Amino acid sequence: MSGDAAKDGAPGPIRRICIVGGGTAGWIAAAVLAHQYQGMIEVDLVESDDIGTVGVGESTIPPFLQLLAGLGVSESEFVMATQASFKLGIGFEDWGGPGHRYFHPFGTIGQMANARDFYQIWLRAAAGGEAPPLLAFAPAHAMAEAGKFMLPFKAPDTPIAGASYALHVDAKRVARFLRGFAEERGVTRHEGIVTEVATRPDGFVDRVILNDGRSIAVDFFIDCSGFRALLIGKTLGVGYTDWSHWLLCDRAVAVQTENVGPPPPYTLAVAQPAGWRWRIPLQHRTGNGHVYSSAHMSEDEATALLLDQVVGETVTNPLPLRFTSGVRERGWDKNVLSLGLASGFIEPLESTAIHLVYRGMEYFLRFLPGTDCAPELADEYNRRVTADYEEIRDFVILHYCLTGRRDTAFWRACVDMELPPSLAQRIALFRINGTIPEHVDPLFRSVSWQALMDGLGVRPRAYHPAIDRVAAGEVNRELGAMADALAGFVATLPAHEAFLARHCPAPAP
Ligand SMILES: Cc1cc2nc3c(=O)[nH]c(=O)nc-3n(C[C@H](O)[C@H](O)[C@H](O)COP(=O)(O)OP(=O)(O)OC[C@H]3O[C@@H](n4cnc5c(N)ncnc54)[C@H](O)[C@@H]3O)c2cc1C
Repeated sequence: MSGDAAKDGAPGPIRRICIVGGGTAGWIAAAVLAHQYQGMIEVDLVESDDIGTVGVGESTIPPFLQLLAGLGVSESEFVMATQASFKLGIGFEDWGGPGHRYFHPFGTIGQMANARDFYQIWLRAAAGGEAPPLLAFAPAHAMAEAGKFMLPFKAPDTPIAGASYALHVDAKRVARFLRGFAEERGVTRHEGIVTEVATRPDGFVDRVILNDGRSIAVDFFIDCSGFRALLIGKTLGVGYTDWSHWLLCDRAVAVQTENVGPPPPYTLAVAQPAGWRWRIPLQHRTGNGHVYSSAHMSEDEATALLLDQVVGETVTNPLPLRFTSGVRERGWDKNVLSLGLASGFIEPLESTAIHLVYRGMEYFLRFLPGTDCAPELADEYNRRVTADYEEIRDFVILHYCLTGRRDTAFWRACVDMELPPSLAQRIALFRINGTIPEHVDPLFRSVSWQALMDGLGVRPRAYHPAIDRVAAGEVNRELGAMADALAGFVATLPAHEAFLARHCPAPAP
């Protein structure tokens, strides 16, 4: 084992890390380590072309761009290399019944007035019948609806300045791009299948042994082996907290199609009898999938329903996938950190899985242990990561539990279920006067919760009394002008497709 013991008896620093798995998670971990610790930590990555990757994580959320910026990667080069398109949020169709639509926009909704939350000001005006719909103030929604796109930071002091965005990406190309990035910075890739994991007497992992007899012994391991969870689950026996009684969907079938028409700048999520269907447009093809509950629908039915609804010729065969929403009881145990699907998975409605990979990496490097892997550091890591998973779990359940749909057994089960207490309390607080308890360092800020609650028809009984300190008449009159100014400005922007063609066109594959 490598790693020096410091002279005073303190543990030596970690000198060598082995990542098991080369999907999106493995290569993100490798890229971040190589970028931040080149020359200090030697990184090996084992992956197997024979096993392959899940390869369907194609919708990201805004912090993904911070990952790229942190790595010093040019956003436009990345867009071109991964066939990416821009994503301004998620459009939800039929969730409250046929024809019902709502939208989760990235970025702001309206602007604060006199240091008061915009939502509360809007709520008062809406109660008096004097306000345009809440989404009329969301710049990301306005652009998405109009099929327009502009980088918000290139338009400061305009009505779209508060918008935010993410990317739709080709998952395989993302892993390839990050692999190139990491290998250029010294990461050593080993092609092979890990067939054995040897442990030390204290239970720490000592080495992984490959099918051709090679073995890799290092100080610390990162398990990115996907649902197999080779090290964290199979070897260390760390359990999995199963949330499938709250998140009923446990299967998906994915298929790619040719693009028909320009790619819309948002992910589409259309409710189905036993789940929902995604559409993720890239520059030269579209990703589609049907996420469903196997207790309520068979694979054949789910596949037929998907193929019946996709637009454009299919270019791949339908790919079936299985998962269980939940989280590893301890994502970091002894000298093994798990990331990606090995550490947990919340069904993909809010496309948060890739985010949790670099979030996990960020926490890990914040707490970076020595070779003793102090359990206190792991405890703190696990507390933070579990809180993130629980926040996302509640946000995703919200989409299902508030629809009021009772037309199929699946939707009745969603509406009738007993909610996690944290979510039940959140909804109850919101119903009183729009109060939203924010998590420490939350992923979904108040505006996201407000957009969802409003989209699903939850209106607080009253606005917060403090709003009466803001004079009603003039402010309410300004709301109409604000919405008009946003719509007028968005009309002047380039179409999403034209923006891509001008600034970051991906060559046809
Ligand atoms: C239906 C579905 C939709 C999704 N949509 C999204 C989305 O829109 N947005 C999002 O952010 N995320 C999404 N995800 C999640 C996303 O796909 C994953 O989080 C992401 O791809 C990371 O996967 P991974 O790298 O952990 O695992 P994998 O892609 O499964 O990679 C596992 C790696 O481990 C290697 N491996 C396994 N066993 C061995 C072994 N014995 N020896 C050597 N190597 C081994 C494999 O070769 C592979 O390289 C979705 C997931 C599913 C199931």
